[in-house]
Amino acid sequence: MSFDGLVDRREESQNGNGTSNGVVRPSYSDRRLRLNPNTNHKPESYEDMKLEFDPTVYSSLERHLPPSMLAVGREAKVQFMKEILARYLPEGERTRVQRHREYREKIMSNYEPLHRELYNIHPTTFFVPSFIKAIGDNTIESFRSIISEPSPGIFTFSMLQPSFCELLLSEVENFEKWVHDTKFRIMRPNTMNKYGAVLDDFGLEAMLDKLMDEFICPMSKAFFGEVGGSSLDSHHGFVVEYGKDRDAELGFHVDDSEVTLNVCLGKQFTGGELFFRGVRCDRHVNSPTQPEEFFEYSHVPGQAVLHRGRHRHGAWATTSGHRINLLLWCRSSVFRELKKYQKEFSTWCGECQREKKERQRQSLAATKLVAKSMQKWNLTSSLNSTKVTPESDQPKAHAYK
Ligand SMILES: O=C(O)CCC(=O)C(=O)O
Ligand SMILES: [Fe+2]
Repeated sequence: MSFDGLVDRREESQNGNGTSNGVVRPSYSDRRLRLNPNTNHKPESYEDMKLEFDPTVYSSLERHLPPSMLAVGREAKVQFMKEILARYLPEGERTRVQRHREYREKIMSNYEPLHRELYNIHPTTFFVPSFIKAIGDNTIESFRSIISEPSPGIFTFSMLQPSFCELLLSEVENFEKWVHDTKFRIMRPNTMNKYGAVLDDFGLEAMLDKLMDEFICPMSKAFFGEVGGSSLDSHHGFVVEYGKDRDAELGFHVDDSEVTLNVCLGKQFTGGELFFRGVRCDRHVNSPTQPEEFFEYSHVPGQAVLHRGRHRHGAWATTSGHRINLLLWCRSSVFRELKKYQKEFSTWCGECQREKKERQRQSLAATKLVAKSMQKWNLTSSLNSTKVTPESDQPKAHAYK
């Protein structure tokens, strides 16, 4: 993460010696956070303090403090870190996070999980052997050996054991029954789904975090490194449900993720194909689709699709039966932070690339036109000059003939 944007620049304009309102504060250069943590420094414990964020956030951030701040007391450090965090997470967002935390706590203290074995990763019972082997080998060749790339940037592979899919479906059903029986008002996975559930909200967050860290990160590092795939550090995990009495289809959209894992859990259904329409940056999200960008994929239970969040897509109507998919939106805070400072076009956006190629084509065409007319001019002028210029003093243009 670039911490530059978090540094208080107001100090600079106040005065040169770093004092304001009589309070001595470190000078501007001293207030810069260190990009790399000081691993030799032993941070304070903040467990006993009533703070807005988890105490470990402060302990971790302390290692990034400027050297001059490491020597000050705990209260001063906390104050300094509070100011930074306040600017990083605005008031409205902090309230939202707090409310969500309380919402989760309410669920977790009342919902009784049905299959406790789901709440920790057990690779051999969760995943098919080919997937475990490829991840264990951790090479591009091993990934390629189990993956198909039916369209650029869309990777499909066999991932989940049928017994795991059944167990997860039964846990989701149990959760939904609890929601129904207790009349608990749950939050749906996103603004586009009226059905489905957020797995992170009822205790599966740690398991999914591990799934992302140990099983998805190696692949996304290999295939989506330039769009944050090598620095995934948070996720949003949920299931979506389609069919009778559920959502029918999912409209055209981009995900709030750098990399999305979408695995079909079952059950039996027809329709529900995923359709893709090319990768786009914010600026071009509504631009037309090029013929080569159209792609459709039919879901198969246990089979995963891995794609960029910015790869525009949607799902056609599930025409019969019941389809449930597991979604893991994987995010990279580093990539998002860096993107704020990006001024140039995005190398990964199909439309940016098309525009760049078009600009190159036009400038090449213009150059050719100029060269052609120059040649013509040179030819003519040389002919002319041949007529008028004495042989001893011929213009350079003759050399081009
Ligand atoms: O229904 C699907 O398979 C697609 C779901 C999806 O794209 C999403 O929830 O973001
Ligand atoms: Fe999506």
